[in-house]
Amino acid sequence: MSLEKINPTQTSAWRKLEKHYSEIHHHSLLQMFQDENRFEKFHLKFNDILFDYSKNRINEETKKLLLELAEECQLKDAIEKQFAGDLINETEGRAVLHTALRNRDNQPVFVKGKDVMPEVNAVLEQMKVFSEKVISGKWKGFSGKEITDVVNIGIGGSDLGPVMVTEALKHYQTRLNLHFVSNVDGTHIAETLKKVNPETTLFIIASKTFTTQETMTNAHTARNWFLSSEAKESDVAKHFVALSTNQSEVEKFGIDTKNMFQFWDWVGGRYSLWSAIGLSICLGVGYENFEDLLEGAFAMDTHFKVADFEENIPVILALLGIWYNNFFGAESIAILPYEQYLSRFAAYFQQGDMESNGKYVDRNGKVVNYQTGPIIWGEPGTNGQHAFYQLIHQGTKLIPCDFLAGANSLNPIGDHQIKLLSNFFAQTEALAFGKSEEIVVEELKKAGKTEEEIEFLKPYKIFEGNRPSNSFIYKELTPKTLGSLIAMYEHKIFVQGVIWNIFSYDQWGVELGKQLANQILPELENENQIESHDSSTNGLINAYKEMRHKN
Ligand SMILES: O=P(O)(O)OC[C@H]1O[C@H](O)[C@@H](O)[C@@H](O)[C@@H]1O
Repeated sequence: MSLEKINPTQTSAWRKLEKHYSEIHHHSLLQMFQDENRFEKFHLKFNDILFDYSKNRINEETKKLLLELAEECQLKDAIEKQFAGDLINETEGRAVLHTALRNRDNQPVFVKGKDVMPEVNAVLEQMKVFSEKVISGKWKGFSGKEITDVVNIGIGGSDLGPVMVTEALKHYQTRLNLHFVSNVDGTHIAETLKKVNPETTLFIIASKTFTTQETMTNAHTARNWFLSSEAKESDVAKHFVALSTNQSEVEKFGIDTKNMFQFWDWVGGRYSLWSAIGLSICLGVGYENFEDLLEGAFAMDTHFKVADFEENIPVILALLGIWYNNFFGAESIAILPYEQYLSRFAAYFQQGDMESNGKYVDRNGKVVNYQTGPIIWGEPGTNGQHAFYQLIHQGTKLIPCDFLAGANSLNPIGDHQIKLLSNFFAQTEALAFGKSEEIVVEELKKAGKTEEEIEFLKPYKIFEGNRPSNSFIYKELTPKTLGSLIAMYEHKIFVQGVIWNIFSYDQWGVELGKQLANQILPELENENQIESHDSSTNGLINAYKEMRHKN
């Protein structure tokens, strides 16, 4: 059964929200916080995570209406269908079951009548056995030495998840050095190969389709480099493994299917870190930590499935996003982790969110008349503070922010953590409440400024505030907490896609550029003048041909 296809702007909740917006959009957080119970009303707890959403421009009525919108858009039904393995990715005729990959209670999950759990468990076991062999040193390279370095070759969903998670869990690192090669720019693989030795390097070729140009090009280069050492063709099996859904392409590449880790078409690329694509995570931080990551995600999945919407963290997070995106006209969301280990977290959800919900055609095939997915961006605090926060504080754009921080540092050195957290608390407070004219004047007086100087400086020093943020504090960055946080954002994306009535699990928008690149490639293989494109593209290609070194 497919999902109901409701245009959200046609619901009665949407109309009520529009009216409500016109009544409250100018209300200030300062006024709203006159209510001393505001934090009590607008925060939620989940295991070791606290989610404070009180610094949002909402009141109880806003929340009620947003929840009504979720009901009217039949979110409950949509959640059930996703978890049940319905073919909700309609344009590709596929189920969407990254949740089955971390279904730790092993309840059967059926796709087209077949329980997928036995296969999921078999691949997990294969990943466990393999990663333990490599980490322990039992797996030997062609010259009998232990593996010291692992190079994951993949791009998009076959790269960003493992990159983000292995960085996030670096504290738990095994003895192996991990490297990631994604860009088809030869520099990426060249610089990586400089650091490794063919005798002790394991290459993981990670590609759902096993046809992606960047990945296959890098994989062939790695293979040639490997074979240009002492290694023989028969040694490839000891140094190359594949993570893919496409067995025949893996075979064609010359990787023994014994060394292939399977996943399935119901795992979307940007949701695949929980699948065989997580092999580099297992190698990088150990299988047990990978399993804990799955546990954390499973706990969030269960919460998402069973909690009432008013207490459901991904649902609330999604609804707040819709409030800003569709009523306040906010175009982006900044994800700002006060945790160095989460340095790739925002980049990861750039793909997660923007590839999922960057769509202008709805589930009825019609062009939408409302905004869909936001732009996601961000960097770790406090670096962002010294770079782009100026615009968040005093720019002309409304940028809702998600702040994340661990209460405890995994590297407790001196007073670093309290300094870090003082910034975390200060920023959300400053964004929400700003700095009034009175305080600015008082400060300038204290600094000994003249009346004239005060008049001049005053407007620049006032912060109007009223800039919304969510805060997440968690106890410590464990694999489990990380798993929960990732799953939370995944479900947020899903909820928003349901409400916007778009298909969140395809990515046709990636195709056009790929197709054109394939057409242009042969044109670059000769010195002929090009006239087949528009004048700009012709001009650029011909200029390039002039500039490039001739063989
Ligand atoms: O794993 P693959 O098949 O190499 O795809 C890599 C990436 O390709 C495209 O850019 C998109 O389809 C992404 O969603 C995907 O993650």
